[in-house]
Amino acid sequence: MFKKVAFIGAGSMAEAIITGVIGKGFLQPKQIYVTNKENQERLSRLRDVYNVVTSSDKKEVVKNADIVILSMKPKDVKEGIESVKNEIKENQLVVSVLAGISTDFITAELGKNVPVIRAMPNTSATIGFSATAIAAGEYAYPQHVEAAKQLFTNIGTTTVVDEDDLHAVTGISGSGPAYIYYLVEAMETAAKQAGLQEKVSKELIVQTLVGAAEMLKTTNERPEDLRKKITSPGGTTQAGLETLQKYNYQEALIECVKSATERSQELGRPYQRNPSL
Ligand SMILES: NC(=O)C1=CN([C@@H]2O[C@H](COP(=O)(O)OP(=O)(O)OC[C@H]3O[C@@H](n4cnc5c(N)ncnc54)[C@H](OP(=O)(O)O)[C@@H]3O)[C@@H](O)[C@H]2O)C=CC1
Ligand SMILES: O=C(O)[C@@H]1CCC=N1
Repeated sequence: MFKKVAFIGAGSMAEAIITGVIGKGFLQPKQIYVTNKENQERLSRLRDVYNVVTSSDKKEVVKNADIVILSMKPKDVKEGIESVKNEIKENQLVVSVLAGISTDFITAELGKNVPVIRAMPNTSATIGFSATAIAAGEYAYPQHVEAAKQLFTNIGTTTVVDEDDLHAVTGISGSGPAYIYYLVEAMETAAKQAGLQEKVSKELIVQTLVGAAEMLKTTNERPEDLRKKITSPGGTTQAGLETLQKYNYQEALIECVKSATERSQELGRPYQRNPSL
């Protein structure tokens, strides 16, 4: 069990993890220390809402933390690590949730043999439903992987992957919830245009998504087979799907995941230890 967890970066992803671990009773608010770059208002809000310990004193935040979670944007990685590296000791575990940034780079910036785990969670961590993938850096041994699993399994599922796969993971499940929300926005617009009341359409859309997700999870049937069971020849679903095909829906989604994956690779490129790789 962890006594103290430190967040370097206090944005959306940090808040999602904080909400999740407190909500699940995995950590008490007083075990969670949070710092950011400069936004005092944001720290005050996190303190007021979650009762966590916030401070602009990086030393206080990092000192004796079992896990230090790097949760700033990739562009801020150098400055963020620089601001805490003197406080980080080799008996602490550093977990990075930064898209695209390799464990090699983080280890090199820390300048010591600290165990580093790279993780890609998603914001569904807020309610304990993140799909998180993790990969171990050079000095992260099985006990460190176990520690990261313990943390992330509290707020969803945890899958260990090869570090190279984390770009694709980011395109699929890191960014994934946003694609679903975008789909829901479109369904809400369509429902409104069809004259459905907002409350009615919201209830129907959400339950349709939850039901489809549960079907995928519990029946073990392939998505195409589940789809075919809904699609009566000459019926309404066929009419709808034909329109999706006309607008290249599947190609759009495949390209969407590819773009996000490539963007993850791009975000990491300036921070490779060997930029020619
Ligand atoms: N949002 C998401 O769904 C997901 C995000 N991620 C990853 O999580 C990371 C954070 O994303 P997100 O929470 O959305 O970003 P936000 O912009 O919401 O938050 C970024 C945070 O980093 C802080 N920060 C910036 N520079 C430093 C610094 N030098 N030292 C300490 N803190 C610093 C900012 O502080 P200040 O406000 O003071 O500038 C802010 O609190 C990214 O790397 C992203 O790739 C991963 C999975 C999903
Ligand atoms: O958009 C981003 O870059 C981050 C990484 C995954 C989800 N949000």
